[in-house]
Amino acid sequence: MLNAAETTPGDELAAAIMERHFLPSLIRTETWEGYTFADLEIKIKESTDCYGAVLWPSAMVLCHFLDTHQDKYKLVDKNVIEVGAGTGLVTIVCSLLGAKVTSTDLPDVLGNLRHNVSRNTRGRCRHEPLVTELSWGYQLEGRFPRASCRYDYIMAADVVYAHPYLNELMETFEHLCSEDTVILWAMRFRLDPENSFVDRFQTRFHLEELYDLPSLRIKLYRAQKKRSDSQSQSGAAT
Ligand SMILES: C[S@@+](CC[C@H](N)C(=O)[O-])C[C@H]1O[C@@H](n2cnc3c(N)ncnc32)[C@H](O)[C@@H]1O
Repeated sequence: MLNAAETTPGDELAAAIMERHFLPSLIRTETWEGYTFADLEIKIKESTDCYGAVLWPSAMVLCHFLDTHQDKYKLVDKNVIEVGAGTGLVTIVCSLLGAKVTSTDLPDVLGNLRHNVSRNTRGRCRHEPLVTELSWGYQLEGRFPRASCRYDYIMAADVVYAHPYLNELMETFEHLCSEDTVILWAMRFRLDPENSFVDRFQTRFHLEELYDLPSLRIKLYRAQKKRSDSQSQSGAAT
């Protein structure tokens, strides 16, 4: 058993992520926080007036993973959508790594998100990211038709907590996911709703744990949609 002074490999990784990528803000007319991913400095503007305008640690964990697993998760020219993008760090890192990114959030958050995405990606990316509204569960087929919107990856950082839209979020994951889509989802555990969401999620998606960082209470998951019985049978027949 570990005593309080001992650390786990997860704690060491958590400390490395937080230390390596964060620079305290500079005091000047515009306040921003500096991060380094994909060998580039990224400046993120936050505001304390809503959840989406603050950068959450799960986003840094996901960015660290993408930055250090480029051999396995090659994002160049891949179609990526981020849900609940907030300040946009994950969108920015995916774009710097070469992906075609659609960055989404609620309407109130889009102004700051656009500002951060634009200032950090302009002239630095193969594909200019698109920032657009996606309110979970709302007009999904109308705004993101399955026939034309096919994503290789869905990115999600800290989108599951005690909010009233967990069913809509599940519906959104299901709508955006095709058979081959991979979800990379960093999740901070706080209260019961997080655990029950993971249980329900597992009835529809295969879930694999990539990181467990107990000191941050964050896990990083990779998920893929479970195939329905009829799809499995037709796949087996071919
Ligand atoms: C805790 S913040 C995480 C932000 C960012 N992913 C990060 O990790 O820094 C949750 C995000 O989900 C967004 N969100 C909350 N409810 C939503 C909804 N019903 N539809 C779309 N986005 C929503 C918020 O605006 C916010 O950006």
